[in-house]
Amino acid sequence: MKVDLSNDFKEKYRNLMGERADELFAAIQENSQEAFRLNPLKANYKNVSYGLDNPIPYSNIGYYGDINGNSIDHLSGYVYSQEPSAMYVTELLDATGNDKILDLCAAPGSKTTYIASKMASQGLLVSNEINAKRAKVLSSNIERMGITNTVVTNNSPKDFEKKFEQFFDKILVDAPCSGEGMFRKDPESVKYWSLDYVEQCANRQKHILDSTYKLLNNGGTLVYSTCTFSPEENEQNIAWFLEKYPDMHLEEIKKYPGMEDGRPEWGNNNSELTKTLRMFPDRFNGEGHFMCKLVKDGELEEPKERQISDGLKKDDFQYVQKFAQANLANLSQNNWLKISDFLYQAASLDSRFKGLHILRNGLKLGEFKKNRFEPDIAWILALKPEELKTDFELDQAQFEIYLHGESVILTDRPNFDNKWIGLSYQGKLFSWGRYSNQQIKNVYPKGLRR
Ligand SMILES: C[S@@+](CC[C@H](N)C(=O)[O-])C[C@H]1O[C@@H](n2cnc3c(N)ncnc32)[C@H](O)[C@@H]1O
Repeated sequence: MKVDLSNDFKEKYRNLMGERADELFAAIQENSQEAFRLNPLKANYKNVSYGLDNPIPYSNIGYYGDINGNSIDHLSGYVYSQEPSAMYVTELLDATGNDKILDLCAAPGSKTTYIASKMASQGLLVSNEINAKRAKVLSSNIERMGITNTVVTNNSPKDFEKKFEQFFDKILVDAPCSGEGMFRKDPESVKYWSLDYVEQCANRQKHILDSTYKLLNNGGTLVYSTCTFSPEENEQNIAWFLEKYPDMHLEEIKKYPGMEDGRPEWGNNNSELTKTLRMFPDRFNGEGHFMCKLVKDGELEEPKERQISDGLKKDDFQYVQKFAQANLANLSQNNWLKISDFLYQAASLDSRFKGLHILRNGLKLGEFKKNRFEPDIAWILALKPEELKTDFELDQAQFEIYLHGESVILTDRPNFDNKWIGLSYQGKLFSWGRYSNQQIKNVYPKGLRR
């Protein structure tokens, strides 16, 4: 589909870039570059049906190529579709399992899920999204990828300011922007673009950056990114930020072939702005992006933590233990937290989270029903086959039936003495199944059925 660039857009970039603007406009008419990531949180994570012979140079889990949203690799969280430029944003954050990280504008979750895979289920990742509908999508992507160390919130950046002052070691602001870099991936988005819209986006980004400064620990790192070309949302905002907060400075970042320096003359002529990074699709094999890494002066300080109570009653432990003895090889009783009838392995028990709108705190283990405990889909997506008593491999016909929401009738009588079994297809765990009388009853969540 042709991208219908407006005259205002063309004139603006001809003024800024001269003849090169035509190369950029031509690249915007080409197909976008597809790519995907593997998920090292899963068992045998390279066991996917997609070719891995075209790796992305700056990511050890990223590959050029397209994936199918209905494939088992996708449904079981073994792959995540993400275009290549966006992958580099996460690389800049340098996430480790020792960090407390905030991803402030996180939905649908392509960068958050990458950050989590770098943290290897350690440390704390808070993935926030202001838009309620998008926050739900974020939460389900986190579930699919088997991520356990994340608190998913649906708040405005301001809501964090009072309780989380200087709390986070690393913050990612993948800002809402005018999206010029995504025009060719989403040609409809060009309709929302105007010179005024760019100004509105730039102002909103300034508010977000003000909040971010307050939340960042001394010595902490902020990665700021947009998927737009406009100087107002990029160099000019960073120039403004550096002037307003003199204890923040830009860090040098490695630039791979095709990546370009940010342009000081598009900001306030501060030569430091060359440390920012631009990707234009006429020179770089990915979508249009801007990104930079900023560090706050000082030494990281450990914030004091006050813990909330876990909400569990004595009987609750017995129900979970009974479930575990029958169905799991082992059970780690770690950071358990009960919220209404649901049991979580919490990513954080810090009382600061009280008052935020939390969609998910760590791993949802399951639900207390009358005198029993039933496991949640999130748990199976985070478990490894060896942690289960039974990991049952479906054949293709059985997998399709199950995905559709029907029970699977087994022709021979397997000797399962447990009720809750893990179901795999092509070696990838994707659901619980409830076994009785030669049948695997369907417990696949309705919203996931195909
Ligand atoms: C570029 S998208 C984030 C993409 C995401 N980081 C990813 O990699 O999947 C920007 C997000 O910012 C959210 N947003 C919009 N207005 C916001 C605001 N005032 N403060 C914070 N986030 C906002 C949007 O809903 C959107 O989900």
